[in-house]
Amino acid sequence: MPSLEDELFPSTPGKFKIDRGHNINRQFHRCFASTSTMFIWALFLIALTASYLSFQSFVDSGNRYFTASWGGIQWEKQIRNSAKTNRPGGMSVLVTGAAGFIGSHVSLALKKRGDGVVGLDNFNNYYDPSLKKARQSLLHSQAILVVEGDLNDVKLMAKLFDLVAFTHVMHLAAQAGVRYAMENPSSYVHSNIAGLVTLLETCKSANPQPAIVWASSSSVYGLNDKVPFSELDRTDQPASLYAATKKAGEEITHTYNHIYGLAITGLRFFTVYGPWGRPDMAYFSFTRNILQGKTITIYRGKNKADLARDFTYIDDIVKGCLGSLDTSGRSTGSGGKKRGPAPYRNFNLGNTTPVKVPTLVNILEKHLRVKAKRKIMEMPGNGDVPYTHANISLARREFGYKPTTDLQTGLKKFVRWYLSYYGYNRKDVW
Ligand SMILES: O=C(O)[C@H]1O[C@H](OP(=O)(O)OP(=O)(O)OC[C@H]2O[C@@H](n3ccc(=O)[nH]c3=O)[C@H](O)[C@@H]2O)[C@H](O)[C@@H](O)[C@H]1O
Repeated sequence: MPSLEDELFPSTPGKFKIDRGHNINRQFHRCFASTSTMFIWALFLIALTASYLSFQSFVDSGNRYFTASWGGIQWEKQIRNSAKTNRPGGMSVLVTGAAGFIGSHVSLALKKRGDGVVGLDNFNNYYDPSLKKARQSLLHSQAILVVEGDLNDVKLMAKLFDLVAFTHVMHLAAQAGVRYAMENPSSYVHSNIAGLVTLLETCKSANPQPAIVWASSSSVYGLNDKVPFSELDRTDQPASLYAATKKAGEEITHTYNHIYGLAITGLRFFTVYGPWGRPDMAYFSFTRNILQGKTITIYRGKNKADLARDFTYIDDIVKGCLGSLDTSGRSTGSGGKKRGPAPYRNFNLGNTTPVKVPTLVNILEKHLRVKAKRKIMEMPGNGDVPYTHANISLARREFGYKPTTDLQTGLKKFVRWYLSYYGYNRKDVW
């Protein structure tokens, strides 16, 4: 019996046998019969294609339905509750990247003082999402809802602003990491450029427009060698794609401030560390490897110079974030129309005392009571800069920013958290 494919697409000449011994009538009949057969098959094919397409669209919409973890009356109610303020003059803040390191700490601090907080996070797997889920649970225990969704989801963003008249946005969602940018460059464009623009588009159209405070980075100083880094120093020599996307963010936010009257503050964070931190960062991965008896690689700069960072403790950063929100000023536009000039600011948030990376390892060894196996290596040309050092006088003047935690104290708190979260002997820590 011929297959359907054979019937529809005869490929061998012998398959259509022409019977020359039959009369014209019969030929006509056969011809008619074969035409009608083809017609029926064509109809069948069309019907098959149509049903395939509608099935496909059903599957797609089903996927959308099942993967979207937002929507529904109950969800809307939770959003409104989470955004409710609990103090006179309190803020309603949308915190993006709320299941991230800085985002979770800032969310808790805002809630604690009576502000309303709605979190947003895409829970991507740049590092172990279970740590992000654990932070989400922590926030949930304090009545903070973290919506699972992406900044680039225009409908979700619009929906959040439909439900809540956010007074402020604390935008901390980003693709972080300096060296990973060489492995996955498009993730930086997706989050740090496209995601930022989607957020700004949503904010500019909102009525009222929120004020925005967002995470820039010390990395914008790039190859700048004037220390300490001041906001007036040049930032046009980024050393990594990560830095370039943060610098681009500063330019993009300036545009939205200029055209739409959005009040915008960029915070240049200097290597932030602490409990619930990011496993991709050196202090965190060193801790894990030291405990597991693995060798750690310590990079070194030109002429065997040690690298140094202005490591900044999370609690100090949180104070800087809240201070920025409190002094952000107001956006002047509404519904996409500017009504007057609005503040545009950039601040360094650092610790002001750079520490060499080998010294960081010494401190970890002390707190962990384990000797590190060190391998010293020339810094690969992958976006790293030799040192960072913040001048914080501007932030001090504007909102009294004054870091109080040195690296010894901060790492002690980190190690205590690390051991309580992962345990001492576990090999499968992230
Ligand atoms: O301030 C910022 O704007 C950035 O801070 C952070 O970047 P960095 O300052 O590079 O921190 P981090 O990776 O902890 O490396 C610290 C030091 O350890 C060295 N380092 C690193 C890894 C390693 O295996 N060995 C090593 O010597 C390394 O060479 C470096 O000297 C954030 O990750 C980034 O998202 C961004 O926010």
